[in-house]
Amino acid sequence: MTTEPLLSVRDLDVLFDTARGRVPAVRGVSFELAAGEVFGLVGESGSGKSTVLSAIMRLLPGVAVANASQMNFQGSDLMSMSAGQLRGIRGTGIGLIPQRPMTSLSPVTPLRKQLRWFLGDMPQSEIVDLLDQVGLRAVAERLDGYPFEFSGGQLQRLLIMLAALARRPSLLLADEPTTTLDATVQAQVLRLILDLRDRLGLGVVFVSHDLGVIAQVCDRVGVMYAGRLVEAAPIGELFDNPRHPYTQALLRALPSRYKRGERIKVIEGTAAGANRLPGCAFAPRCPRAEAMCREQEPETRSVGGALVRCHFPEDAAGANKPKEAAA
Ligand SMILES: Nc1ncnc2c1ncn2[C@@H]1O[C@H](COP(=O)(O)OP(=O)(O)OP(=O)(O)O)[C@@H](O)[C@H]1O
Repeated sequence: MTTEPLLSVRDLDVLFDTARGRVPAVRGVSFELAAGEVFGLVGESGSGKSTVLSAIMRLLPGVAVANASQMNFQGSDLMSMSAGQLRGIRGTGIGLIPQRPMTSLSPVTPLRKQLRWFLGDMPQSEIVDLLDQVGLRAVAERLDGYPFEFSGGQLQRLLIMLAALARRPSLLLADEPTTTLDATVQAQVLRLILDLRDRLGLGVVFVSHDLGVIAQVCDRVGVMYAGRLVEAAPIGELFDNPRHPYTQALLRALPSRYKRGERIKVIEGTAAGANRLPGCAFAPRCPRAEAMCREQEPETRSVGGALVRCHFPEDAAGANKPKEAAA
């Protein structure tokens, strides 16, 4: 028996029309998400992670052109939905946790009023119950305050409550929800998201540039580079057997893998302009690139438990290991 995925994205392309021409921000991205699963999207700044989330929410700006052969949520095609249908899905079907809690709320309006915008005439006792569920019971007494009177962690919990609990969505999109928080509060917020996933069976797409954070919350992860999904694998598989040279470089650069006194490893070069190259976007920075990599775009192939977009992915036996890593 096959069960339909909660979310299915196939061949998603997003272009931005800018004064300097068309920017291909997302290129041929495909992935599926099951109910109760957390799928991470990781990659450096500008790799297209947030654009994927905006495309799923159908909240891209007017300068964007999006195409996909499929973008189904609970079996319905998001791409062909009317504005009215999309309004019905946002919040109630799909919730979004934004990156910066401070700038996602109005700074000049008391929280109580902002909660009413979203929750309508929900009885106060239900609002207190929702606040309680995200560890904010004490805040219920202070709702006449303005956002600046609350900590970043409190505001992020509040936004998680609105996104994940208030209207009972089945899909949660989390856009770097802990980036602006200190380590202790970050851990609390991550635990809260996992707790809600466990209790409510939410599917979560979790965007982060931090593989350490991804490792703590995700079941599967997709690595993005210059708009492409270059590797997708279960989290353990990705950490134990990274196949794409970019994934391998990301893992080698993880702060937790440094030994004291060791030279900090960086990925030489930059991704700027890589999305316009004829061959593999990572070729100019890749330790095992060959002529073919600079000329032909690789297709996505299945290697072990992973999907990898590389002409020479490393196999389980370590063949194709980059020279610097093998040394
Ligand atoms: N409104 C826009 N107009 C033009 N280009 C845009 C727009 N929004 C995003 N882009 C471009 O699309 C690409 C992908 O951006 P996106 O914000 O999705 O990346 P990201 O991986 O989420 O980065 P970050 O981690 O910094 O948020 C970048 O090259 C960015 O400059």
